[in-house]
Amino acid sequence: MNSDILRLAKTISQSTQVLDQYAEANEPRMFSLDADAPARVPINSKEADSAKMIAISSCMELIDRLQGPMSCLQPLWNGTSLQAISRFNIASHVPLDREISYQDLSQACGLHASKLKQVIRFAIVHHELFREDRKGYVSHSSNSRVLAQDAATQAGVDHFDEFYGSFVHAVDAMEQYEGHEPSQTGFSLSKNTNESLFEYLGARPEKSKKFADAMKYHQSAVPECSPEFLASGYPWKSLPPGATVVDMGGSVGHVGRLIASTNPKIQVIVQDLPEVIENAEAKALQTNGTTNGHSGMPVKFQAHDFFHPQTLQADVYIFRWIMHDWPDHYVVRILKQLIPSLKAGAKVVLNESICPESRSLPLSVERYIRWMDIMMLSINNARLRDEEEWHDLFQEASHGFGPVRCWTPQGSALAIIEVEWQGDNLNVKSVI
Ligand SMILES: C[S@@+](CC[C@H](N)C(=O)[O-])C[C@H]1O[C@@H](n2cnc3c(N)ncnc32)[C@H](O)[C@@H]1O
Repeated sequence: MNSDILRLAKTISQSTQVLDQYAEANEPRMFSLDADAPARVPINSKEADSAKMIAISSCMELIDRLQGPMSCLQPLWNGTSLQAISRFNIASHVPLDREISYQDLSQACGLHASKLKQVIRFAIVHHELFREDRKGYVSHSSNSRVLAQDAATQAGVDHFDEFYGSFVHAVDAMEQYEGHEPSQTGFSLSKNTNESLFEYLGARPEKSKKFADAMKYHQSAVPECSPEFLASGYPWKSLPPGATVVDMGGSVGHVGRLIASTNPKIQVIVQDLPEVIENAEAKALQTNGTTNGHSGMPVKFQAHDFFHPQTLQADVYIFRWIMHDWPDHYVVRILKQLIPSLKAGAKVVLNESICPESRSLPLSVERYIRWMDIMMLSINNARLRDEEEWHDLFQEASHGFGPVRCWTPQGSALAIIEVEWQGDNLNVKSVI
């Protein structure tokens, strides 16, 4: 066998056999797209997980080869349909138990019937959203049913609508601005503002709430981004009783709680901007009547801006999906603000995708990482970094930071990057 396409087809056949056996033993409908099929079935087997990644990567490569190189010059897809579905709330106007005509759906959601038809027919083939089994009538697919019913999924799709303009304007921002400020981006041009993303959200509490919901959605929708990998992939259990962990930019505490559940003897404190903490505390109160606990996994909340000096002396400071939001000179500022509270041996733990060398990872993994990287460029003038770049940024913040240790739990798209504080406050004041 000397043909690349046959080699890829054979790999796909072998890996899908593993997945088929896994599905048979666990949930036979896990790969179905029917409206009544389960929406998300996590894979709890290393073998099946790796078979899935190999199958997806090989399918991607096979499609590229079959379509030919010129087809790769087209942008991946157009986001107009998904934006319209979110903005006009189309999924929730489609009845759960029967079909609806385009005319009636148009009246219910307020989008002109002919535009609605274009939007829906695009979504059927590009997003597995909706079906049109009878010409002129729309019903649900598995995806659209989830979108109609699940607030977190709505927040995720709404998030895309909020940011799609950033991608459209990213190159205009590159032309217009020479610097790397987070307020000079595709995002700021798309919103016609001088605000950076987080200034923009801070001035709009409703949007800030939706952003926090979307964060939770992204990690459940993309299993490779699950915070479970951080909870199970770091030795939280070996922290001594009474150890303190601060989750900086920890949003509504969804990651902090998971970490707290790994070791009941540690105290987890979630810090974020005041408006986010207000929302987090309100949510915690709704869920369990106290801001101080959640199903036996105690976390505390504290408003804190990470561009101001840290005041809590902790054993571990977590930054999950934080640094990728900021250009290098801001990352250095964030790290420097920790120094006044760092005790010898304290750890700074980042949970971020590591920027790989070109073509060094399976195609599906590298595509995801590059997608995230260019999104950060479009929205924040920021980027992902490799291990060496992390070393340089920590050293630029202070020589009190030790070497970078970095590992990626199997199946995770995010690495765990750990750096120990080896300075002491007296020595370091001169280097801040
Ligand atoms: C991409 S989200 C990540 C949230 C969470 N760590 C996670 O993994 O889902 C970035 C978070 O950083 C927070 N943030 C942004 N600027 C901040 C600042 N100056 N101080 C503290 N938190 C900030 C945002 O409010 C948001 O919750």
